[in-house]
Amino acid sequence: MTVEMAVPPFDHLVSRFLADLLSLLPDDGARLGLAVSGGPDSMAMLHLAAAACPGRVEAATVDHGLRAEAAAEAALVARACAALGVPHMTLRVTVEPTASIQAAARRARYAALAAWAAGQGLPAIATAHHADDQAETLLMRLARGAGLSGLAGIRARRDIGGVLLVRPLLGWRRAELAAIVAAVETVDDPSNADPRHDRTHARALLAGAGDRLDPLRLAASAAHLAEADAALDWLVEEAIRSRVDRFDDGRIAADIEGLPREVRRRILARLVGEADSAVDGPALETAMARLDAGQVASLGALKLSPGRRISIEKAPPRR
Ligand SMILES: Nc1ncnc2c1ncn2[C@@H]1O[C@H](COP(=O)(O)OP(=O)(O)OP(=O)(O)O)[C@@H](O)[C@H]1O
Repeated sequence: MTVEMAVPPFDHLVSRFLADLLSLLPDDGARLGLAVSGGPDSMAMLHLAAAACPGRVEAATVDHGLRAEAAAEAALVARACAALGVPHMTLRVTVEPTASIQAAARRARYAALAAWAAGQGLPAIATAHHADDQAETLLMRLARGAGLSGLAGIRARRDIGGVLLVRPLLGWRRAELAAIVAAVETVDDPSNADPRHDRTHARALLAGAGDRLDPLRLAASAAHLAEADAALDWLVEEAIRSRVDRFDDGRIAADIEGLPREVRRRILARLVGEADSAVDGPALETAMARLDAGQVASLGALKLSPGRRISIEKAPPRR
């Protein structure tokens, strides 16, 4: 027996998309950049956005130069955009060959998309991450023992280099999006089935759990955790305003004794990031353990000294 999925009329889907999108944008009339890979998810987003915000969307496809088919895939997106009257650009990037090529490709992709949006005067960019992506991300991060920030998953909105990145489809299922583009030519991403990727295992786990693990519920959990994470960050900002002194010579003193460990960790991460830019989680943990034991700690180019007020300053140059 085949079960036909009832697809709501397209105009209902468009209204729902518009409501989801507007809940994330600061300004109802804002123009929007769409990150469209050519896969079914982002092609569905392209069709929804073109109908929801006519004349206000532009699209870009990143060609990472890693697969021979990438140019043809970008051309497919360009044709779909032309048919919908959406301006399109292909962004070619060079990905440094590192151990984690996926992570390097992601970094290059977001940097290129942010630069494109800034160049086109687009205040926001949308990607097509959906509830199934979010549920998979949560399972992958649980499996790695992630904390609050990691389990908050894919953020619905965040800043990337001065451009707002939004994910209006986090409340949508992959199958809903696939149904929207069932009659449209889309790209098949071979990495989706690659057994070397944690995501492939998380996807199989969810599929095997059937109704007992509902991706929409997992996505709802991630949204709750993202709210808690943002609330903690807000409190940390408040604490920094009242408890931190910055001196002319660059030294920073933070009166954080007695605060909960997680709050101290976030304050130190912020201050170290401010003074030195690179914050490495495990190194910060080691530094905190030393400070708790009354010892001086070094972190990157910084020296952290214990006391009622923790002092952060540039470490003297090594001889
Ligand atoms: N080459 C691309 N060009 C434009 N947009 C892209 C491209 N690749 C991905 N995107 C955007 O990002 C969304 C998510 O894609 P994808 O899941 O591949 O990336 P990811 O979140 O970095 O995950 P992964 O961990 O699997 O790399 C897509 O739906 C699309 O909106």
